[in-house]
Amino acid sequence: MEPRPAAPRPRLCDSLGADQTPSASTPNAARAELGRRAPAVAAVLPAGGSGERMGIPTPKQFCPVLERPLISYTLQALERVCWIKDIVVAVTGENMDAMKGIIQKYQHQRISLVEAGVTRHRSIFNGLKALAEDQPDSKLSKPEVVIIHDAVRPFVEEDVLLKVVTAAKECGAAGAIRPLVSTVISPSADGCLDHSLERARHRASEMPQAFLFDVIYEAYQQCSDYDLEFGTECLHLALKYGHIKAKLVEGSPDLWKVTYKRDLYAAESIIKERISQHICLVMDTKDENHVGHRLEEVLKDELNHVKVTSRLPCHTGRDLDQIMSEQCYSYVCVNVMTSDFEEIRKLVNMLEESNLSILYPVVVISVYFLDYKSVPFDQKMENLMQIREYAKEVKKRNILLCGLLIYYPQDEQKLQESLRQGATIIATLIKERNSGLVGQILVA
Ligand SMILES: Nc1ccn([C@@H]2O[C@H](COP(=O)(O)OP(=O)(O)OP(=O)(O)O)[C@@H](O)[C@H]2O)c(=O)n1
Ligand SMILES: O=P(O)(O)OC[C@@H](O)[C@@H](O)[C@@H](O)CO
Repeated sequence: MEPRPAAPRPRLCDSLGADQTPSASTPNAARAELGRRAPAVAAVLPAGGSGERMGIPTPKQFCPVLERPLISYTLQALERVCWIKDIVVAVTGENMDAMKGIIQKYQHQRISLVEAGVTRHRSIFNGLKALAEDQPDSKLSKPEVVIIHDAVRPFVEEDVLLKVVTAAKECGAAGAIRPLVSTVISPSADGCLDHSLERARHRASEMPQAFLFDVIYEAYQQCSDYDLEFGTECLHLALKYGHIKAKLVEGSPDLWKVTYKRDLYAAESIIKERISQHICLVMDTKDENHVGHRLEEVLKDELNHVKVTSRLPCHTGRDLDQIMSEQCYSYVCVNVMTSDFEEIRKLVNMLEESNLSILYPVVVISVYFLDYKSVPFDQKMENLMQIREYAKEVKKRNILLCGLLIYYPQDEQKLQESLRQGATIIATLIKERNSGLVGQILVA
């Protein structure tokens, strides 16, 4: 078993990653739900596959989603659950260093690495062995309940983990299930239909699953080579070797396993959608008649599922704490008639200090209201051009900076039209989070 990598630097934040809704249960509430004596819980993540069905050389667990490896999202989802004390990840020897690099870069915690096996069951078995043996140098101890969850299922929430662990504590085994999308059929030897299963009476077995540790560990120890080689269902092992009938828990649609390339695109769009749910406008006025607040109102009208807030520019450490607590990944800096670049620099510096952009790309849009049809534009354009070079620099820190010039006429009707067009461009930039647009200046 690989020694647990050195504990990374202090955690980014008490990560309520924006792609996760704040945990509904606090540690105490979760423990209360687990029963009077909360069991020690650990997780095993098989991550030793080659991802053949993905059709690309990189194993899918290491494929980038928004420039971050898929497995990092799954680790973050499990790390947010404070009552999971250890997370054991099974990776192949050739990917061990890459995995250590991911742990270090994204500051994952409570992670231990073990060597994967040539099949998924063997990888899981290696993870369980790491938890079962009290090796002198290991910080791992045997849990009462163990969660098994595929590393390529990034959208797992605390509630379903709590359900399978609670059920496993009571019944010995539990697993998430989902309705079947296609009907299951059984072909005959000559390649024709032999029979089909009644879809409504069957379910798809998903992850997470959870087991009393001794139940699943003993099942794996008794497991036949055939089952270790060709089996795909841990619940089946608990039944066959432990005579335990697993409790089945209805899971959410997001529990699906990333298998084909289309699943990576789906995962990316889900993550983009989740981190675009909050837009923060930064402007140095509380005056409700300020055009920035007009823009705020138009954004609220246009994006009714998105939380739109406004705040004064950042100047203090308290502002940094507030930025962190808001977990906002989309900022709109409003400048009127000036192309003052200093506010942008201050906000970007604050964002860099917060480490917010390590986990997700942060969009910063520098908005300039300018009656550019009646005001000479040359020297202001010069200032605006600074954004191009600065954007290249901050892109290295996963901050996507671009500019937006919004026509600011005297005529009220024309101004309203400009605001609507500006809001549409802002919404698109935030939703698409396209790094190809960094440093550009768009015009509304
Ligand atoms: N020898 C293996 C094979 C698979 N897995 C892991 O088991 C999970 C689910 O398996 P699957 O989707 O089949 O992954 P792959 O085997 O990589 O995919 P493919 O069958 O397309 O090669 C994945 O996290 C995969 O990394 C593993 O730990 N060890
Ligand atoms: O068969 P694969 O190795 O692609 O994936 C494993 C899945 O079968 C498994 O995760 C669920 O069906 C639950 O057992």
